[in-house]
Amino acid sequence: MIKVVVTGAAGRMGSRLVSLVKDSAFLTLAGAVESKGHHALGEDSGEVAGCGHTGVPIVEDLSSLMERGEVVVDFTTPAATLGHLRIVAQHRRSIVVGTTGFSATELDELRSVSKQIPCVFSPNMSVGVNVIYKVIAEMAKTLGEDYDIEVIEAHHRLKKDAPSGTALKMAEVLARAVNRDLGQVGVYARKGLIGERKKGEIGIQTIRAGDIVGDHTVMFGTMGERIEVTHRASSRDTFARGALRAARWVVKQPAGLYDMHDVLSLK
Ligand SMILES: NC(=O)C1=CN([C@@H]2O[C@H](COP(=O)(O)OP(=O)(O)OC[C@H]3O[C@@H](n4cnc5c(N)ncnc54)[C@H](OP(=O)(O)O)[C@@H]3O)[C@@H](O)[C@H]2O)C=CC1
Ligand SMILES: O=C(O)C1=N[C@H](C(=O)O)C[C@H](O)C1
Repeated sequence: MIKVVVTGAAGRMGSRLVSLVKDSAFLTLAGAVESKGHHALGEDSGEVAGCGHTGVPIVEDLSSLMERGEVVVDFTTPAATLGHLRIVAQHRRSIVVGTTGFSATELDELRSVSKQIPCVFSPNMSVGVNVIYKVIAEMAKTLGEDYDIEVIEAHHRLKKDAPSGTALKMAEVLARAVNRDLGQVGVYARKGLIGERKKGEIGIQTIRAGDIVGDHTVMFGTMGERIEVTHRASSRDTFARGALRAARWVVKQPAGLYDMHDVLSLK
């Protein structure tokens, strides 16, 4: 049994991770962590997650769990993730990071610390989205520059970062496929008398409403037709299952920064 510590254990993703680890034949819950002052501190992680008693209380100090835990699964905030990553590196354990919304400086730090330990980092842990990255890269190359490219994402009203990490990754994959620099061609909002769409733009548009779990569409449009590739997550379990698959995989890897393409052998 692989010993898993869940950080952000009372959150939307953390709760599903606690529940799925509790049901797993391969993983066991070694710890659950929440933010300083969180109302769930001291409570049973399973009771908080709604899956029954686990016997694992929610605590605020990740370091105290590092003797027991083999792999940390982290869906929190960029600042919290970087703190957790440093602790995991000090104790030479493994980590799976699903958090999104990092600044460029934070990403640099994540990349440098994560090289010291086995780390899987992916803005979307679902199999479907990771297969779509390959498909859209191929489509962008084949369709060529006469097809305009737009990425549209929709999420629940509580999501804090925009655009989603997945939409940004899709835009990066598309830009790389057609040899464009996303920093130059990415358009994140349109308003007013902005003129005709510029050739080569890659649009990234954000919708926030209600309880949408996570929708992503890549649209290729030209005169006379458009093609849309859409992924819709209907349950957070698709991300949580992917993260736990990554946890089982990463504990067997040498130090290095990996993504879900490595975990799923899609490279
Ligand atoms: N890669 C993927 O497949 C997916 C990625 N995500 C990403 O995961 C992240 C979390 O999403 P979600 O679960 O919806 O968010 P939630 O806000 O529901 O959960 C995050 C939890 O982390 C807690 N937290 C904050 N700081 C710390 C800390 N220092 N130590 C421990 N816990 C902490 C929060 O506590 P508090 O409430 O006090 O802030 C909260 O309970 C987001 O960045 C999201 O975009 C989400 C789904 C899938
Ligand atoms: O915050 C979320 O909910 C999600 N975040 C991820 C992202 O930003 O891409 C993945 C998923 O779509 C859900």
